[in-house]
Amino acid sequence: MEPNVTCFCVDASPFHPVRRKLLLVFIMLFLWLYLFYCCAGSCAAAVPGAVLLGSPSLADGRPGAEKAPGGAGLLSKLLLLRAGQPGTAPRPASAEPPEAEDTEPGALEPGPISRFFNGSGSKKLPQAIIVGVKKGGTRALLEFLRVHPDIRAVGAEPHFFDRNYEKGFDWYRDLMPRTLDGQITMEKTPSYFVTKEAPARISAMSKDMKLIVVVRDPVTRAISDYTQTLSKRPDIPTFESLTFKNRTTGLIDTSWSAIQIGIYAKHLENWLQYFPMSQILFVSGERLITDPAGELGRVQDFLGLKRIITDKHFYFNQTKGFPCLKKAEGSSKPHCLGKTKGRTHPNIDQEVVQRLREFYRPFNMKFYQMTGHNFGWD
Ligand SMILES: Nc1ncnc2c1ncn2[C@@H]1O[C@H](COP(=O)(O)OS(=O)(=O)O)[C@@H](OP(=O)(O)O)[C@H]1O
Repeated sequence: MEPNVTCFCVDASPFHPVRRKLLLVFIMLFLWLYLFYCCAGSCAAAVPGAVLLGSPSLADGRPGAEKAPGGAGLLSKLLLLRAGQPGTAPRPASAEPPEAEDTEPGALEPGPISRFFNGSGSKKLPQAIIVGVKKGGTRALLEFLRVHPDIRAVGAEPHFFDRNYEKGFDWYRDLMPRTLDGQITMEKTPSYFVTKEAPARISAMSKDMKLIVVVRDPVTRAISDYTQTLSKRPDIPTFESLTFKNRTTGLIDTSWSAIQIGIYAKHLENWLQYFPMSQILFVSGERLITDPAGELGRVQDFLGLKRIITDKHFYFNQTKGFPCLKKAEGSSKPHCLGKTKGRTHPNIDQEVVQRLREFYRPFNMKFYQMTGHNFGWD
């Protein structure tokens, strides 16, 4: 019997009109996704820095690395011009846990779009580090800096140059967020400033490293430090008793870290053996509160960045009692630092405060002399 040719062709053909349409839709979808991926990733990285206005060139931080020409590509800017989105890498499980008081919920995780774009670029060692000081206002500075599209920073404190140095540069680099050409990778670990080995280790990694130190009146800083410890261990002795080796003679216990950290001139001497003053920027912790835009202007200049963060980015939150960002990272909502920043300090005996002021005065004078800047703590 003759087969029905017409029927055979219609039933068995892979080009059935419905299938053909479906195939076409799939191909178009695939092509569209591919193009989108290209533009978001590879193309962005390939855009030459020359397109850009006002972006700096900075070395990638690897020993022997050449300075990257030009700034971030226009496309990279557009892609990463997040309304306050940070370039944050989620903290890997292997990282040292951040101090509980120094996490910024909601500020550390990039949004889905940001995560998608984060797939482009590469991880680099930092070119700038906020090295101190503990309780100086380091978290505020980093969170504010992250608003800048040419800055990408790791959210948690890596503690590489003090606690994790033996883990090696690859471990350290892996903590960093991906960056495109011209973007600056940053981290902050305030304990570096008082770590004896830190300057030599950082210098061994990159002699060009830009160092930022947020300093604050050492007496208030010591009380802030104590307040933090007290919040975790409410049974510790009073600030007054910890301050003295011998209260009757008025001998200060300089071995107490809360006191030690504030002797800035002494710590700075160690850094100056490895870095010239021109590579260290001192930010006033006090001015970071009263004039955040002013201090951020100095920092952007120091980093060779266009002044993008201005007073338009801040508002003073009366309830918090501190300046906050008008737009949180990855969202359009305002963002203040968490409850662990801006704690109420306990009342300290004024005589003890006075004695501490006397103790710090010569060190402060020396520090003003070394930095060429009077921070007005006396
Ligand atoms: N904008 C804004 N919001 C909240 N807090 C601010 C801000 N700017 C500076 N500060 C001050 O930052 C102090 C904490 O400093 P750090 O972030 O360096 O602390 S830490 O070392 O990382 O734990 C913290 O110290 P305390 O007030 O003693 O809690 C604040 O005074």
